[in-house]
Amino acid sequence: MLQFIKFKKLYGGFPALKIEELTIQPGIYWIKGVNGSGKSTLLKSIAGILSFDGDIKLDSNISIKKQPVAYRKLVNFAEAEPLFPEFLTGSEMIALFAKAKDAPAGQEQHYLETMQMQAYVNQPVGTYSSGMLKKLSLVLAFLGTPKLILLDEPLITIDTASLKILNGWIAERYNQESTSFLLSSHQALEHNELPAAHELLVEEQTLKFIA
Ligand SMILES: Nc1ncnc2c1ncn2[C@@H]1O[C@H](COP(=O)(O)OP(=O)(O)OP(=O)(O)O)[C@@H](O)[C@H]1O
Repeated sequence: MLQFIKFKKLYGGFPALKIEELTIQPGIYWIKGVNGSGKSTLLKSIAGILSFDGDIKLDSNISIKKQPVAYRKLVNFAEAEPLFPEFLTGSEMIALFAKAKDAPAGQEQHYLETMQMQAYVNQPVGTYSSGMLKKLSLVLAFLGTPKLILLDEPLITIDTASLKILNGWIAERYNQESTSFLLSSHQALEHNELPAAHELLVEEQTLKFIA
């Protein structure tokens, strides 16, 4: 599903992450690692937000470097601490992302209803709490028909009830559309209820499978 080829990310000459050759099969994966190990760097690189050396390919033939638009239509990303223009409403952000991702009409309704966001989705984002903002960023990440959804620290700022709903969204998309997920967390995952979730570890500036 995802292939790293001579991947290297430097920050000002300092090597933050290096993955010589690695293939990740379709599935749901938790990416673990201590603070500063490189989880966000990894996800932002896969999302196409950070530049890096080497290549990343989706489904063995869609290269982030050679087919940048096609690749980005198929890979969605929710940041750990999302920031959106404060004057836009949640609905306006959804309309923007739905257009960019060719989302089916009305796709967002299921997510807004299950997460009970209708009461504030038409308010400017500047009025949102951090949890409300996080939920909006999660809805945006589920728009369209991505092959891969990247969620950076999805557990932070959302309450336990919302976490259960998010787990339901992930299981639904995985079971119905075979969407793969990479989720990061530096916390212990005892409340992880996702079926068949594998684990990857970012350590010593590289990415490894956890046996
Ligand atoms: N813009 C940047 N400029 C320079 N160094 C950076 C930059 N962003 C990250 N780093 C460095 O890269 C390394 C990995 O950072 P990253 O944010 O990817 O870690 P993380 O595993 O997501 O951390 P956390 O769990 O604290 O969110 C750290 O040593 C960090 O200091």
